[in-house]
Amino acid sequence: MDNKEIILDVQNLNTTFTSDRKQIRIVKNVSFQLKRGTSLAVVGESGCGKSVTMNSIMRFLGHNATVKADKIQYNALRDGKVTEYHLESIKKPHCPEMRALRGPEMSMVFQDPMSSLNPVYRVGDQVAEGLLQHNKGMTKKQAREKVLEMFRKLGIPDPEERINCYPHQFSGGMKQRVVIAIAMICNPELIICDEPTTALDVTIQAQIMELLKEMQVKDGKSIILITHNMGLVAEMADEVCVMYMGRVVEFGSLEDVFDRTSHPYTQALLRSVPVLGLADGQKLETIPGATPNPADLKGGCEFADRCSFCTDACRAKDIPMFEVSPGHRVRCLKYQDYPEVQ
Ligand SMILES: Nc1ncnc2c1ncn2[C@@H]1O[C@H](COP(=O)(O)OP(=O)(O)OP(=O)(O)O)[C@@H](O)[C@H]1O
Repeated sequence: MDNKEIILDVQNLNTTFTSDRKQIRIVKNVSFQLKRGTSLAVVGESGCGKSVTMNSIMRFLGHNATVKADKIQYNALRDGKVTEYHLESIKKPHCPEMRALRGPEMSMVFQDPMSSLNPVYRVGDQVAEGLLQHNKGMTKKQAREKVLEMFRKLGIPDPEERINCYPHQFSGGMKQRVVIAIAMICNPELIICDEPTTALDVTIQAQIMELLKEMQVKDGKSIILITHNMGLVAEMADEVCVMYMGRVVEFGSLEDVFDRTSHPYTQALLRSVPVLGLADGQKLETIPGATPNPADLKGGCEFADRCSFCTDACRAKDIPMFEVSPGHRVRCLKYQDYPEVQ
C-alpha cells in the first residue's frame, strides 16, 4: 500500500515516563497503519496505554514523557499530492511543525468536554480561534460565518444565538458538539477521538457517534476511536487494534478480530461485554485477575498470569507478532505456526 492509501504509519513507538527517578515504559513497540478514509478502533482495559499512544503521536504529553519511534509518518494529501511528515524526529511538542499540523491536518476530541472548553470564553470564539490562528488573512466576520456553518452541520440549534453563549449554558451533548466543532473547524483529515461519548448519556452517545461516522463516510475523514464500548466498535470500526499492557496484541479488520478472534485476551474482552453474540442463557464473563503493575513486569507475555493457555514458553521471552492472515496479526505463541512479522 502506498502513501496515498496510508494516512498514518506508526512503527515501534515506545513511550516512557520518568517519575521519582524511575522510568516506566508504558507504550511498547506499538506499530500500526491507518488507511485513509477508514476508522480504527483502539480497545483494551483501562490503563493499557491507549491514550498515551495517541497522545504520543499528537505530542500532547508532559515533560516527564520520552517518545521514541522508528517511524510516525503522517501522509498529508493535498490536491492529489502526498506530503510526508516524519513526526518521529520532532523533539519539542510545541515546535512550529507540530503546531501547523494540529488543527488543519490532525486533531483530537477528548472524553470530557468540560476539560476541553474554557468556561470564561464564548463557545463561538473558542471554535473560531483555530481558524484565525491557521488562516492569517481571515477576518473575524469570515471566521464567524465558518463557525455558524460548522454549528449547523453539527446540529447545534439556533446557531446565531448559541455562538455567543458560554459553555455552562450548554448541555453535555451540545458541549461535546462544540468540542467536535473545535476539532473539525480547520477541516483536518485525521481525527483521534479519545472516548468521546463516555461522559454522555446513551441517546446522546448514539447521536455523537452517528455524527462522527457521517464525517468519516461522507467527508472521507480518517478516524481513530479509543473506546471501551464494543458495541460502538462493531458499528464504527473498519479495523480494530487490541492493546494490553502497552502492546498491540491483536490487529485486524473488524471481522478478523470479532469473528476470527486469535488472542486469548481479545477473546476474554469480547466475552466480557454484554452486546456481542451472547447466546440465550450464556453468562457474561469477567477477565480473571487484574492488569499487572507496569513496574512489576518480568518479561514474557504480559497476559500470561491471566491466560488459561499459558505455557512456560510464554514467560521465557517477549512474544513477537504473528500473521494469522494478510492484515490480521496476533502476539501469542498459540499461533507460532504462523509466520513471524514485525
Ligand atoms: N504523565 C504520566 N506519568 C506517569 N504515568 C502516566 C502518565 N500518563 C499516563 N500514565 C500511565 O500510563 C498508563 C496508561 O494510561 P492511559 O491513559 O494511556 O490508559 P488507557 O488505556 O487510555 O486507559 P483508560 O481507558 O482508562 O483511559 C497508566 O498506567 C497511567 O497511569
